Amino acid sequence: MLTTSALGLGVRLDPAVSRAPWEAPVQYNRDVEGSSGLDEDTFMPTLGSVFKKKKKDKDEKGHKDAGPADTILEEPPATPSTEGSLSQSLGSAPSTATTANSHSGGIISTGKPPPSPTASTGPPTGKDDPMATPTAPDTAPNAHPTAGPGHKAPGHGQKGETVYRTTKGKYTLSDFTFQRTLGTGSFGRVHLVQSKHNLRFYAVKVLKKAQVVKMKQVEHTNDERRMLQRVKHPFLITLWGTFQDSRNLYMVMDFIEGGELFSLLRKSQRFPNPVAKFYAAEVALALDYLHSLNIIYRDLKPENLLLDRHGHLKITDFGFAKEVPDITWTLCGTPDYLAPEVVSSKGYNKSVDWWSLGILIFEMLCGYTPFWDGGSPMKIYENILRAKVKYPAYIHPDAMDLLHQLITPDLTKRLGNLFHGSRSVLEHAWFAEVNWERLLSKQIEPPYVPPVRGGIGDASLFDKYPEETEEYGKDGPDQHGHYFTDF
Ligand SMILES: Nc1ncnc2c1ncn2[C@@H]1O[C@H](COP(=O)(O)OP(=O)(O)OP(=O)(O)O)[C@@H](O)[C@H]1O
Repeated sequence: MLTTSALGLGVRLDPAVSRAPWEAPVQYNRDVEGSSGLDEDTFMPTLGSVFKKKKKDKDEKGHKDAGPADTILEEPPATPSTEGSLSQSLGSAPSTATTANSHSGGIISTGKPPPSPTASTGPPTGKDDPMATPTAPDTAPNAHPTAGPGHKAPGHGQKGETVYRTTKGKYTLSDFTFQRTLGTGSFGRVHLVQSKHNLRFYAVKVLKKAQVVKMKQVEHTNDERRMLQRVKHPFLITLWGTFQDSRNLYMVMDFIEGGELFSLLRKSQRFPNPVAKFYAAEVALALDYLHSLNIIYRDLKPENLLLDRHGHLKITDFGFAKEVPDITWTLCGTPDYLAPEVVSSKGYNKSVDWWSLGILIFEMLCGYTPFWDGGSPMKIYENILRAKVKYPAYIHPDAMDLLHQLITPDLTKRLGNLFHGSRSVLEHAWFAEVNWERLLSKQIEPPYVPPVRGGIGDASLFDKYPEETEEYGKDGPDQHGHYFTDF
């Protein structure tokens, strides 16, 4: 049995490391089997009853809670595409006919990663900026995050130097009408809001300064703002701006309407191989991009993957993202997803994200995480250090091979940490039929389109939360403002 001190947790346990325990797998509801529209081998179970994660509570000590889950009745199933059609949509022929040089839609499916992680960024336009004046109705108002007026182009400048978008103090509370809560976290909550200028919908993350300071998250919060300000990628959330009042910090982001991948996964129990592959491939491109900027993400998990209304992923919650050119030591993340070198308080590098990608793929394919053990973080840590993974027989051999190479404690063998970096992940056999260029430009049809009406502030795919009782924007002493001068 490992002790807290053996894990180095006594000193550096981050307040935000715990995750709601895995709920016992639910019974597949045979009565509704037919409605999935998929055959027995590829079906995505339709569940009459699902377990939901318990949202991460905050307590006095600042540890996220890992209490029991609520049981609720949910709507009928998410029904991703069948094996064959998704395989085609990934950019090549169905797997039985796939060859390394297969063609699709006139674009050669080389299986090679796109030439440059920044090549996908679209031209800046202003219509999506919350300060823009209303334009003619647009059916996809939040679908293409791009920089607006007053923004500098994000990412890299012409000579390779980093260029930051101007996000500081760009907006105020009075620019938005606040609506319901979309999600809660350890230090605050995320609201659906509407811009009073262009009438479009956005998501605003509100963090209580006192809470952030109390939970020693000042650096992470400033990092979150700085990292989000830097990045621009089809599968990463766009930050439009930040501001603050005497008590709170505000981060204005695109509203991603399709809900969390977590909810879809729990409703589905587990994803068919090609569905998991589609989401894993979009995440892999985003990680490749972040790592090219020397940013480690450090909190990969289905709760932080949102689906846009077309079904493409957006990674949100950059609360643990950090620029790390070489190694770092901070213990943070979510227990099930932590790499062994993080658990054992060794210095670690970007490859922890590739380990987490392995855990994510495993969770998508199996419906549970490989080191889960009754919900106790300490047991999970022990299992991670043992690193023995039981692979169910239904996992595709290529997927198993990839998982073996990602979920390995041996850093000299972990895919993504080898000589060719992320290329070795993208070029793995499991991803053979993925046309990376088409994927990056969102030309590949997602396996599942969330049932949501775009552009009208439809938050029906998000859980309901008790609303904030404390009014935002109150005047008063600002005891903590000096910690957050960037906002
Ligand atoms: N841009 C967005 N559009 C729609 N919903 C969002 C958006 N950003 C966040 N959410 C919702 O709010 C939830 C909490 O957001 P986020 O994870 O960023 O907060 P947090 O305080 O960092 O949470 P945690 O403590 O779990 O890390 C998300 O899980 C998601 O459901």
